[in-house]
Parts: sequence; C-alpha cells; structure tokens
Amino acid sequence: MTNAPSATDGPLLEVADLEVGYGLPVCPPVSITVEPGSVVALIGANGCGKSTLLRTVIGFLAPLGGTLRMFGAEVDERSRAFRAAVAAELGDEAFFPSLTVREHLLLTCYGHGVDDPEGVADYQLEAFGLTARADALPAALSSGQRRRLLLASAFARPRSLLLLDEPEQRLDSTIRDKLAGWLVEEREEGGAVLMATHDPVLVERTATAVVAITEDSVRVVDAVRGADIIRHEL
Ligand SMILES: Nc1ncnc2c1ncn2[C@@H]1O[C@H](COP(=O)(O)OP(=O)(O)OP(=O)(O)O)[C@@H](O)[C@H]1O
Repeated sequence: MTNAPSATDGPLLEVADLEVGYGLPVCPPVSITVEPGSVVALIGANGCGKSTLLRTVIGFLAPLGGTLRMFGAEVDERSRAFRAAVAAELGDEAFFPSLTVREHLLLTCYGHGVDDPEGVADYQLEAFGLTARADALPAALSSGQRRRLLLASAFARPRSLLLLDEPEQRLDSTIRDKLAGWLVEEREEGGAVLMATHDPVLVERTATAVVAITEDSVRVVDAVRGADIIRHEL
C-alpha cells in the first residue's frame, strides 16, 4: 500500500551524531541512514532512548545536537511535504470519541487525499480484523483493537517513511504475524520503516539493519545478531 511522494536525491532519512533527550541526552549520539526499501529496527533495554529517538525524528522533540535530514533537506515537521511523507504510530492513543472505527479510517484517507477512501478503509478494516467492529466507538474497543486501529490508520495513508514504536505491543500472534508480512511488503515496494521493537521474531523477519542502543554505545548490526541481542542480552 506504499504510495510514496517522490524523493529527491539522497537518503530518505539521514541522522548524523544525533543527540536526543530531555535537556540532557538519554543515550550516546546516533547515526543512521534509512534508504527506501529498508526496515531499520531500534533495539535496546527499557529506557535506552528508542522512543525518544523516534519522537525526535518526527519533530515532537527538538534534537539536542547533530543533524536530521529527510530527502537531503532539513526536517520541518510542520511542512506539508513532511506530513505527507511520514506516517507514524508511536503508541499515542489519540481518538475522536464520537467517531467510529470506520470513520477514523475514512478521516485519515480523506485527509491524506487517498484515492478510493471507502475501498481503502474497508481493505484496512479487513486486514486488521476490525470489520466486525467497524461501527464501534473507540471507548468500546479492547486495547488490542485500539492498537490495530492506530496501525490500520498508518497503513491506510500514503507514506515514504513509516515510524513505529513497538508495533507488536498488545497484538495477538495472528496479527503480529501479519504485521511482519506487511513490513516486508512495505520495504519490497520501496517504502522504509524505522521502528523500535522488543520482538526478536519481528526483527528476524523484517529488519534490513538493526541499531542496538546501550548506555555507552550505538552499534549497527544485522537482523540475526539483533534478534540474538534481544533474546540473550536485554
Ligand atoms: N517526558 C520525559 N521527560 C523526561 N525524561 C523522560 C521523558 N520520557 C522518557 N524519559 C526518560 O528518557 C529515557 C529514555 O526513555 P525512552 O522512552 O526513550 O526509552 P525506550 O528505549 O523507548 O524504553 P522502552 O523500551 O521502555 O519503551 C528514560 O530514562 C526515560 O525515563
């Protein structure tokens, strides 16, 4: 379902010596390049800075140092081009209390100029196993169903870069398995994903590179090593 705005020269996302945190850095400086056709996984112990890094990339937090560039230009999260290119699901449960599941997806589709909003909304409802709950309000959903709706909204819209914070959280094994398949499809269709995760299987199945963050180091490793670190070192 990737329908990326066209990129200019240069990597999709380029992070160099980026320092992230709340006044003081929460981890060592991070350097990552995310190219179209890749899934980059951020791994590390609780509190190592994965979410803080994602929140900085999306512009919710200002960098404390270093550089952050998309398509070779400075990131401006208020720009229309940035908002069109970056879809994020960072676990924030922001719903309209009186809009149904289906209406949330339609709103996302219309807001992002999706062709055939009704068809895409129905497709995502089915994909995320929400068809039977299409007319439910957010307050009437289970926590896993709310998570599915947030993910479905990210997948319903065009994007060049998908940012996900522990997308496996609260999902049952069936939908986790499907999610891994969709992330592989995302990269095979030329999209890119930057995600924080604690799920070694998701890393093994999807990641093209893994950024392992500790208190005193940031290392880039392959998916096999990344899964091994999650299983045995965290
Ligand atoms: N709003 C905030 N103000 C100050 N410190 C914060 C804030 N949010 C998080 N922190 C701290 O920043 C550090 C990094 O937190 P972060 O949420 O980025 O970790 P994480 O790697 O995503 O962890 P987890 O695996 O538990 O989700 C932690 O020590 C955390 O307590």
